[in-house]
Amino acid sequence: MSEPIIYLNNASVYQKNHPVLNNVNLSLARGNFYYLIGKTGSGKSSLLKVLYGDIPLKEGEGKVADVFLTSLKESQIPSLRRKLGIVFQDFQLLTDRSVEKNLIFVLKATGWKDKEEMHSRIDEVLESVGMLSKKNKKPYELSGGEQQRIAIARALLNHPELILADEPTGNLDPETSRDIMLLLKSIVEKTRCTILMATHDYSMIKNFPAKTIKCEDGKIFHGNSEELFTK
Ligand SMILES: Nc1ncnc2c1ncn2[C@@H]1O[C@H](COP(=O)(O)OP(=O)(O)OP(=O)(O)O)[C@@H](O)[C@H]1O
Repeated sequence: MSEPIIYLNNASVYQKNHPVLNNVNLSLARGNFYYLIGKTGSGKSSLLKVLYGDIPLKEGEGKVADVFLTSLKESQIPSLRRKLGIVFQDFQLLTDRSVEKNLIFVLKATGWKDKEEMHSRIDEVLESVGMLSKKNKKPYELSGGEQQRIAIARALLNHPELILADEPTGNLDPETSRDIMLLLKSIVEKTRCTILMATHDYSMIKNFPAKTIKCEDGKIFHGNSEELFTK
């Protein structure tokens, strides 16, 4: 069996000096889709931040995409991030430039040099999210759902082993949310990456059941979406 894509052993998650989650044990397999659920303030975003190196792991052991989180140095964060795709609720596109330039910015920042290779990868990811025709648009010329597709394309640029999505449908209407969900599920099937998606959207969880992690009372629970949801 291959190594888990996310492994946490007795980990504690802190915001400043305040413990948010304690004794977290987590082992997520490669090539799967997982929900991360829990009430507001229960620690979903904080857990994701530990996983992408935005909050240091001070207690316990952790490994994400073969990178040790324990004693992760500032200088190692870019190499961790290159293995991940991160998608946020508010898209976080650069508003002053076109879709294509948003994607070029990320490629350059992650070490790509060859112009032809960059353009061909950009076309590939935009095609895969159905947004090739929007390459020259600025973010404000796109709908929320389209902007989120671009943000997902951006997350795919470096062939991530893991996509961490923090409420990716939180700003979208139900129909657009459903389309984004179908897109994320199809990405897992096609690329065999793992997606861990924090969400509050319980109608979607009902419609698309999946393995689930729940944050509650400073602890983590595992199960499938139906059993954790009704608890
Ligand atoms: N930057 C911060 N500094 C200090 N405390 C914070 C910070 N961000 C979050 N917290 C606290 O950490 C706890 C967990 O917050 P977190 O944002 O991880 O929850 P969440 O489950 O993602 O909530 P939501 O669903 O509302 O996004 C909360 O008590 C929150 O107030």
